[in-house]
Amino acid sequence: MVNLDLLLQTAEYAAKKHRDQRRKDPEQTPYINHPLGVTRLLTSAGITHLPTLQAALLHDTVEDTDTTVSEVCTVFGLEVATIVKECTDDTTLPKAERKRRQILAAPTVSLEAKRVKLADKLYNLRDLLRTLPLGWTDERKLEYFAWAKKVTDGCQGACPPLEDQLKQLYQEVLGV
Ligand SMILES: Nc1nc2c(ncn2[C@@H]2O[C@H](COP(=O)(O)OP(=O)(O)O)[C@@H](OP(=O)(O)OP(=O)(O)O)[C@H]2O)c(=O)[nH]1
Ligand SMILES: [Mn+2]
Repeated sequence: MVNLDLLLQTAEYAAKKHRDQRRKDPEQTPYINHPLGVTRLLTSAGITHLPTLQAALLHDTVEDTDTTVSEVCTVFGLEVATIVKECTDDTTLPKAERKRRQILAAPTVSLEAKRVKLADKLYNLRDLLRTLPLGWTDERKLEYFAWAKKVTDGCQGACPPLEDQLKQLYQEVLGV
C-alpha cells in the first residue's frame, strides 16, 4: 500500500519548487502539471514503488529550480535522491552535449530511473502532439521525437506498458 501522505507531501514540495515556472505551450500551463502527469503515467502502468513515484514528482526540480540533490536526499532520502540525480542533465554543458549524454547514459541508469525517463519522454511527446511549444517548428518537433526514441530505446524492458505506448507514437509520427 503506497504511503499517500508521503506521496502528497512530495507533490506539494515539487509544486512549491516549480511555482514560478510555466510550460512552453501557448496557454502557459503551470509547470507542475508535467511532473504530476509523468507520475500518473507510472501509476497507470502499474508502478506502485513509492521512491520511484516520488522521484517522478521531483525529476525536474534539480535541473530546473534551485533544488540540490543533497537537499532532496535530506528531505526524502538517498533512494529518491539517487533516482532524481540519474534523471538530471548537467546544465553546465552545451545543449547538444546534454542530449548526446542522455542517449549514452540511458542504458546505464537504474531500473527506477529508466521508468521515470520513459514516462518523462512519453508525457513530453504527447504534449508535443497536443500543441507546439512557443517558437517550435514541426521540424524541431520531429527532431525531438527522433532523439527521444534514441533515449527510450536505451530503457528497453524497464516498463513494457509505457514502451508499448511509445512504440505506437513513434510508428505514427516517425514511421519507425
Ligand atoms: N513537449 C513540451 N515540452 C515542454 C513544454 N514546456 C516545457 N517543456 C520541456 O522542454 C524540454 C524539451 O525541450 P528541449 O528543447 O529538448 O529542451 P530544453 O529544455 O533544453 O529547451 C523537456 O524537458 P525535460 O522534461 O527536462 O525533458 P528532456 O529535456 O529530457 O526532454 C520538457 O519537459 C511544453 O509545453 N511541451
Ligand atoms: Mn521532465
